[in-house]
Amino acid sequence: MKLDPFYLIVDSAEWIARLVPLGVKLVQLRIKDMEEIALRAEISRAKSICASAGCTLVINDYWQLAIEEGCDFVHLGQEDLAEADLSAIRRAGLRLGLSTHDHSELATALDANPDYVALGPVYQTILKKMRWEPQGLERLAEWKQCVGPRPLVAIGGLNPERLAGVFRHGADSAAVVTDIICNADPEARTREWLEATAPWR
Ligand SMILES: Cc1ncc(COP(=O)(O)OP(=O)(O)O)c(N)n1
Ligand SMILES: Cc1nc(C(=O)O)sc1CCOP(=O)(O)O
Ligand SMILES: [Mg+2]
Repeated sequence: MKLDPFYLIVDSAEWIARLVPLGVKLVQLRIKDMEEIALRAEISRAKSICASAGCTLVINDYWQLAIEEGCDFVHLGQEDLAEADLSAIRRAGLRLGLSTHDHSELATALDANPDYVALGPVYQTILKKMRWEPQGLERLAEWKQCVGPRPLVAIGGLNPERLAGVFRHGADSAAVVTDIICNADPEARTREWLEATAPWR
């Protein structure tokens, strides 16, 4: 499976409506703390925008809702994975991306035979407090040797200036939150990302 080199992560369907039509081909809906009815509405709207735009939609965390809403890709962290029903996810035909932050998590992730592995935080992130120091580029290169043919996603502190480094060190896709949504002009920044990732598309 090939992943687009630009992996946008946002926390609402409204962001998806704003940014995906610019040409984004891989987006994650990462919503925290929302009640189920509203969450379902967000997923359903995101799904319909992505279907029209030919963009792959990944649902973070909520694998049961993803199945029920007919989505086809979920991202889970290690705590999410520990509580998830992998057989149900596979039975429903969902593709699965998994987070990793150290060797033990990588071993757990590979046991689950995911469709991609994410490594983070490659650089310091301001989005959330993390237990891990920045992994650095050499760690990405090491992960690339371990994950086999499946794509490797780099996440954490990325911006267009850091892309060449992460791709040179083995990342297949670069995931981003704050560099885009906290930018004064998120649409212009999204276009910069699209252009900066074009050589790897
Ligand atoms: C592409 C990608 N990589 C890592 C994460 C982090 O997932 P997780 O560790 O479950 O943390 P939360 O995002 O749920 O806070 C991700 N979402 N996407
Ligand atoms: C959600 C998330 N997960 C990470 C991990 O390392 O698993 S880093 C991260 C935040 C990514 O946001 P930004 O691009 O703003 O740094
Ligand atoms: Mg999670």
